[in-house]
Amino acid sequence: MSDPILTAAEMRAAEAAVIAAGTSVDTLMARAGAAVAEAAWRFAGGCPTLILCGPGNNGGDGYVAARRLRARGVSVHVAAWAPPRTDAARAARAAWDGPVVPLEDAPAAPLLIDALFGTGLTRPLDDAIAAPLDRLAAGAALRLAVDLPSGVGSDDGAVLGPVPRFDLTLALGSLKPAHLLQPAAALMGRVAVADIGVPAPGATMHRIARPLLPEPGPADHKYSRGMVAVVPGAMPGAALLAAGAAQRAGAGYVLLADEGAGGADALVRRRWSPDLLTDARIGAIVVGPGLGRDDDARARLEAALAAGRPLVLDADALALLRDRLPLEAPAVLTPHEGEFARLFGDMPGSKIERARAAARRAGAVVLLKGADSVVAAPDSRIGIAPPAPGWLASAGTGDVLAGAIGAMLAGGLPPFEAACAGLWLHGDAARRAGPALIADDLVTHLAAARGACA
Ligand SMILES: NC(=O)C1=CN([C@@H]2O[C@H](COP(=O)(O)OP(=O)(O)OC[C@H]3O[C@@H](n4cnc5c(N)ncnc54)[C@H](OP(=O)(O)O)[C@@H]3O)[C@@H](O)[C@H]2O)[C@@H](O)CC1
Ligand SMILES: [K+]
Repeated sequence: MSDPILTAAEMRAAEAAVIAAGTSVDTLMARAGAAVAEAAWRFAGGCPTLILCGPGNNGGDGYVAARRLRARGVSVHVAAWAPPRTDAARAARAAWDGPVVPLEDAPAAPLLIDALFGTGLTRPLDDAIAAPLDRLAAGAALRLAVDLPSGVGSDDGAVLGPVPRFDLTLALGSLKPAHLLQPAAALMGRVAVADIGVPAPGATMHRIARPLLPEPGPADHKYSRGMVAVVPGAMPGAALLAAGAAQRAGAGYVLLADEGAGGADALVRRRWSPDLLTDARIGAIVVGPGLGRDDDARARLEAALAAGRPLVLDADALALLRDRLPLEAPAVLTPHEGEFARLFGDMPGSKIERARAAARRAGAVVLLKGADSVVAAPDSRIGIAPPAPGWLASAGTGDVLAGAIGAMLAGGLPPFEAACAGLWLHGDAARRAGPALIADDLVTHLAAARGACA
């Protein structure tokens, strides 16, 4: 894990701690504005620039950036929505010796820098702000957002009105949830983080990074690398995908509890019996892909729950789980939004809050899938996946994810780390597989993704 993610309140607390330790807010703003100017210079090569400044410290960053860019010889215009309302922003405004025009009168420029609102946005933009922002964004060749595009909810990734698309978003100090949560994340373009000297010790949320996974050593054997048992059901293809994914994600031994055909020769196949799951060498059981929802499926799920081994519960298993929460065995649940709603009902709050509440209720790790997958642990830790290719929206990719997580669990990772690692492998395999991928391609590319984690 790396790259902490902070809510607006956590960011303010981190900032307050740095200020209490002797760094002034003006110094932080000077760093933030300098980082914006540097990013603009590198990104747009000194082309004529219009900077939009709001009334808070986001606007203050904009005034600092204006001064810095002009000092480099860039043609800079500044437009303001309202006069600065904080001391630091007033000081930054006073240090800018160029003109400031009202937002509605601003002429478009090739580079637009949006420093209207950042983490202090409290409500949707009214039309007097949204309309000129839209016009000026449309008239620019490149758009850079300071901390966040104005109009997105920092904590929940909501888009509070018509927010233009940006090419680059410079997150100040730390990532915020909106940088990764949809729909806001889709508007940000490339996201970069500027270090402004505000550490975030004890952050509970992180962007999921490439995991460091051990290579097999001379003392390893197939069982020490991890044995995964996959419980099949009515649709054998789904279980085959999960089993193949567990193999290619690095499990040493994969057992598919089904005598049928298909899959690699290295896949061990046995006729289903609940006793198969009592093998003490099993490090993880994957149940749900293609399971079905009839009495037989229920019996298989019960056998998996009774085995006391770490579990990955996906797809149909989630539909049968409602009366079985909280779980006793260590487990990762991998619902998409529909499965989540059926299992946990209508929950209020952001995707992060819902996943967290569900993990607490389930006594298990919940990986809420989507274009912005969120992993929540019962102890409140959160991992959010970096953006993954939209081509993953394809049949069977969830089965592959379940198998990859199974391999991570069987390899010895605790459930939260296993879910995050499996998710990273899945996204990386998708990037490698490329456009129009099918789930089978993901299985193939998991091996290279796994190899990148040494
Ligand atoms: N954290 C750090 O370490 C550092 C943070 N820094 C920077 O500070 C930023 C946060 O600054 P901030 O708290 O002053 O909030 P900001 O986003 O500028 O807006 C607040 C103002 O907007 C107003 N307002 C809100 N919504 C509105 C709406 N819809 N329409 C109209 N008005 C609206 C609101 O007024 P009110 O809600 O009271 O009416 C208030 O006046 C952060 O994103 C980063 O860029 C760096 O400078 C240094 C280090
Ligand atoms: K902004």
